[in-house]
Amino acid sequence: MLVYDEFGPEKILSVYDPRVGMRGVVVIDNTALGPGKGGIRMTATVGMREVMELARTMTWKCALAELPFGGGKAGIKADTKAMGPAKKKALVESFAKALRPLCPSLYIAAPDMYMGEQEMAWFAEANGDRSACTGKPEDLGGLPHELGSTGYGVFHAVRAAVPFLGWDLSRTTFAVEGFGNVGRFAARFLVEAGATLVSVSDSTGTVSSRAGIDFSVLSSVKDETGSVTAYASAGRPVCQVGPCENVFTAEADILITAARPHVIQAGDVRHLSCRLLVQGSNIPLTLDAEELCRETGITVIPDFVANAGGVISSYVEWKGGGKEEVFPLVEEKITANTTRVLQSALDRGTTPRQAALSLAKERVRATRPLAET
Ligand SMILES: NC(=O)c1ccc[n+]([C@@H]2O[C@H](COP(=O)([O-])OP(=O)(O)OC[C@H]3O[C@@H](n4cnc5c(N)ncnc54)[C@H](O)[C@@H]3O)[C@@H](O)[C@H]2O)c1
Repeated sequence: MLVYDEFGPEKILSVYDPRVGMRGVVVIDNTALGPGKGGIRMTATVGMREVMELARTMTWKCALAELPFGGGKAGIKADTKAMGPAKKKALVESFAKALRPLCPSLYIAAPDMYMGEQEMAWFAEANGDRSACTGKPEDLGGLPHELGSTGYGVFHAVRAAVPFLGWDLSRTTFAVEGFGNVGRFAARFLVEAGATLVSVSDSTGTVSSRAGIDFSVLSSVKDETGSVTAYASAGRPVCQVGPCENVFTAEADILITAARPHVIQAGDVRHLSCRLLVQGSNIPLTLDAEELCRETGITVIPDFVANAGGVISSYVEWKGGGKEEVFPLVEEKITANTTRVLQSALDRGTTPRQAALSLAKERVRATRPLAET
């Protein structure tokens, strides 16, 4: 959905460098609270529409987390599978040079799909300013993604939501869609808190066990074979293996999404058995599916509330802080926001997303865009 409204987007810059075949776009959605913050993704299909939608989500995410950032996002249109590192480096460097007038005063970049630490090092170097991006390698003052800040935030979103359902976290069961950076860390912290993992998926399928899945065995199996389903053949006959979508209907109190967008539509809601759904991934549910969840008694913690751990970590890096600051700040902000959003949704009789949007909009409206100051 393309949105031009009172919030933005303030600036859209489309760039092209025929020398290396670089085509990219950056959208600065709103700078009321600070420079637009958001990752650069490199995919064969990324376009302005997708980048605008993601930039808007960043506006709400940063506002709700009370960070001194606005919303932004960028995309480089290229098929990473069809190129070697030299070509990728040339594209990233060309994009970084093209964005010199914007970074870091109006836009601060970060990793996103197919853009990691190495790419951020190339970006910072070619841009000429280390503060042009976060997510850099440690030797350039970065905080590694492998710390698991987003998964840690997702865990705290669950923890803050549990009292609203009258549960004891250590007696809950949970399922996780995706076992990458977000899903694996969220699962690890939940298991450490005593919750039982009963179903997990990745791109190869779903493995489920009502008796519980041993997280450390699962983690080793995933590292060794690349697939969570291989857990079932590691001497565990009580497991069931099925297609990826089985994770959504697994019998579990909590469902965490941590892989792909738009995976649950309105028609799928009646098949969910969870009572709490926490969005570790971006836009996993359609808006009507979220409304239906409210009507059927499923509490949903929206993406820009639950998965803000990554941008909170970026904030710590941006202000020159160390690793030790990241986890306490993620815990504090995600716990406070999840509690505030759920209480406000209860008081107003809305979905948590509507309540979170109202809070974020209030914060943005209370300040003027950088362009006007
Ligand atoms: N990493 C972050 O800090 C962060 C922050 C905010 C939002 N997100 C979002 O969270 C999601 C996951 O990010 P990540 O960093 O963990 O990615 P990742 O690449 O580390 O992991 C993605 C996982 O999803 C799995 N997957 C792919 N297709 C699947 C399918 N059809 N069914 C089930 N699993 C499937 C992959 O096998 C992998 O385990 C993405 O949507 C991302 O945009 C990530």
